[in-house]
Amino acid sequence: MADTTPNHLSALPDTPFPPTEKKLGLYPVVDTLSWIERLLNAGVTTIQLRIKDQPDIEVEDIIQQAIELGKRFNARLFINDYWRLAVKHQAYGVHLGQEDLLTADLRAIHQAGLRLGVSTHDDQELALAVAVRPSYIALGHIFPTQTKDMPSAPQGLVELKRHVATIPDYPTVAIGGISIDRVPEVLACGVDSIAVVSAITKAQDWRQATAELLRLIEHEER
Ligand SMILES: Cc1ncc(COP(=O)(O)OP(=O)(O)O)c(N)n1
Ligand SMILES: Cc1ncsc1CCOP(=O)(O)O
Ligand SMILES: [Mg+2]
Repeated sequence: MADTTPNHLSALPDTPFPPTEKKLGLYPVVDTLSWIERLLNAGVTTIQLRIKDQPDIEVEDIIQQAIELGKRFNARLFINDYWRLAVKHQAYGVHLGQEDLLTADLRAIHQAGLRLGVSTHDDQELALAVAVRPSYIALGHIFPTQTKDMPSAPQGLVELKRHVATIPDYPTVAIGGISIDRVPEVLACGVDSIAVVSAITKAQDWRQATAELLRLIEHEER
């Protein structure tokens, strides 16, 4: 990959972020404590709390409780965006997008021993993510999604496969528009893990959907 180490990420840690599992498995992304509790009880071991655009003071309690819950279940709980609170309450990890990378104190996150996941949408963002040496790299959005407004087009399966092949040493996570039916073709691209929102939270029967996703992603031979 071409060396496109960005000059706006000057305060990078000297060593990589702490490792996480190569295969994180099913990775639900949810916005409430009750979803986290339900899904941990249903056997999910990697999960993200994604609350958008609230002042820190409004979300500190829920983030702290989510981190405690994650620890009680020995799960890998990533906090989206709120890296200061994740550091303060010693989360397992933090998830940051490209814009978040411009403002977050990556050294502080690293110094506190938190894992880091980074979003990417294209080759340039992938190069920037690799420069950060995070714990995992997310690739998306793969298909159209109703959950988040996306300025770019979905990358699709061909790009997903190509991107995954360029970063064989990183745990990879596919996200965006991944329904249960699409899981096999996404896994066939070589990606290690799959993150979903609506496949679980909008399912008619979330328990059944979660069980099926766990079976397809974590239990099926690949
Ligand atoms: C696993 C995973 N992948 C991508 C994202 C998106 O992060 P970001 O681009 O910062 O957008 P927001 O989620 O903050 O709106 C994610 N959260 N998780
Ligand atoms: C948070 C996020 N980042 C990229 S796509 C997405 C939303 C994925 O939600 P869904 O699985 O419902 O398409
Ligand atoms: Mg973000």
